[in-house]
Amino acid sequence: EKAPKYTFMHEANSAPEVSYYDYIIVGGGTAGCPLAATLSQNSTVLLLERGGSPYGNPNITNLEAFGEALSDLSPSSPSQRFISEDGVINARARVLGGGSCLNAGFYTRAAPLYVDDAGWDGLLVNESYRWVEKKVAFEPPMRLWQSAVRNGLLEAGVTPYNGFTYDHLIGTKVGGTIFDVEGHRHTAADLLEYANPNGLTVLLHASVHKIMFRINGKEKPTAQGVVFRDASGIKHRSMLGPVGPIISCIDSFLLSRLLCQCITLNNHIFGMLNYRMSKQSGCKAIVLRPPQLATVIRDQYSAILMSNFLNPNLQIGQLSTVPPKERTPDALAKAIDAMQQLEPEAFIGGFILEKIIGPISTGNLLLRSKNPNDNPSVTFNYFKEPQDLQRCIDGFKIIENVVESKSFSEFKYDFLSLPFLLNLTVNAPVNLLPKHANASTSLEQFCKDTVMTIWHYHGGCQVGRVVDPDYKVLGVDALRVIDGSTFNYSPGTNPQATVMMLGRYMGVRILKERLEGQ
Ligand SMILES: Cc1cc2nc3c(=O)[nH]c(=O)nc-3n(C[C@H](O)[C@H](O)[C@H](O)COP(=O)(O)OP(=O)(O)OC[C@H]3O[C@@H](n4cnc5c(N)ncnc54)[C@H](O)[C@@H]3O)c2cc1C
Repeated sequence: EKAPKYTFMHEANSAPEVSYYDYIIVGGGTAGCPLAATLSQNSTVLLLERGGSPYGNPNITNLEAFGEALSDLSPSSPSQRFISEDGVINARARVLGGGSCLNAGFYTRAAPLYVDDAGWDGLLVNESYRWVEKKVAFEPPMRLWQSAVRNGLLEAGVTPYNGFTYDHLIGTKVGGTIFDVEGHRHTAADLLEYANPNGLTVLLHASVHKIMFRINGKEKPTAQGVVFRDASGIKHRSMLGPVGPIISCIDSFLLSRLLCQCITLNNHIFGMLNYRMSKQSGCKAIVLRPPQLATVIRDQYSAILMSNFLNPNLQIGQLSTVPPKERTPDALAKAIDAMQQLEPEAFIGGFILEKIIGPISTGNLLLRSKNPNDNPSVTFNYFKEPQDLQRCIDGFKIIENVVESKSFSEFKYDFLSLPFLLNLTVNAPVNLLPKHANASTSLEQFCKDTVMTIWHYHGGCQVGRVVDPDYKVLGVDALRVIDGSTFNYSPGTNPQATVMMLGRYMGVRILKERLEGQ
């Protein structure tokens, strides 16, 4: 079936009080959709998503509206804001398609080393990536800004040049995107086009509150069904038949290893530079000449990109952090107000940001309540480990070279010095952390004072700690977790390609195991 006309998609309030399926998938997000589409090929599958449909929502579909969905704080928003104990504002998806409906669109596969470390079957991994890419991945157009940053990186010695590729390679590359040439987003929900409509039921506004287990004299409890509530709060039950299991795809984000980081610039175009894989990267401030902007704003650049941050909507969360002890409702309102006071012109231009992949700083997560819709308490501990800070500094130095490069000269006013540009960034309301006088002269202080999230949090249900290498939850039967929370760190430049791949990959594996068992 073609999206959005899925005959298998219904509101949860149309569900019977009790129903029975071979597989129950909790969370119709980036992993849940490809998994459901795959398992439906020869089983009955129930996919339960607490949010609504992404189709028809221009804030999701259009590249230019990137900030709109993140700043929509209504209960029906596809984005649920959460604020870390470090004071960084972040987002959880709440919509069919999950984070792929909110994100910046960058698409890149995991490095072969990551695949090896995960113990995955390389051939099936590649087939699964291709299955995903047929529907949702595109080559971005390269315009003036992107070309200038790319050439600046090469001038700065970030080589070799790998051209356009989905692979995660050392050097400079042009990565993929889930936005097509018209700027329309293609999400994991589109992967449901692969589904067998006779095998799949998708329920929207179905919030799972409980997993039911039975013991029956067995050593380990066995999952047997779930309780979910529809939009009116009415309870429904879905039970497993003999096949099982229940699969959680809710991105249960305990982040033991997350992080992220970065910078902004001022007058802004926003590109994120990830040049040496898993190594440092940096950011730099740039002032652009306005007439050149229009051509560059919309697309993605290489390992990097961020077409979307050019939206003058300033409440996107990425740009807003509040120090822990000052995180009162008043302080948050003040932060948002400060951002709204900025003239839209302040956001014409771009940012170059760096992401630190696989930081060694670790954080923690605590549940505050049993309600799955409440945000947990999350602490990222950005830059707790000095090595992470050093990577930020080293990366920044490269970004400085990019900004000073000949290729980039068209985008920089000659009379603006680097410390001046850094100072502009420090003084922009990218966060409300205390600012230090030396932040424009000390890169160490600059990194600390301008830290933000890049939204790639992982680690809540790591393989080996919460699930085994087959993604089965340790200590119980008939329950798996398959989503981004199982990663130790972000695969590739960004995670979504691998999250979608994993949904497909595990769907194929589970079906195969079942057929072999029969
Ligand atoms: C703003 C932003 C920008 C990003 N930019 C990029 C990028 O450019 N490139 C990239 O590769 N990655 C990016 N990411 C990260 C990427 O999108 C995520 O890592 C990925 O989407 C996570 O997938 P997942 O399947 O683990 O979880 P999700 O996609 O979040 O899916 C979880 C789903 O479970 C549902 N759910 C949760 N609890 C329940 C419950 N109790 N009952 C029923 N349903 C429930 C949620 O509503 C959600 O739909 C970005 C993320 C964000 C938020």
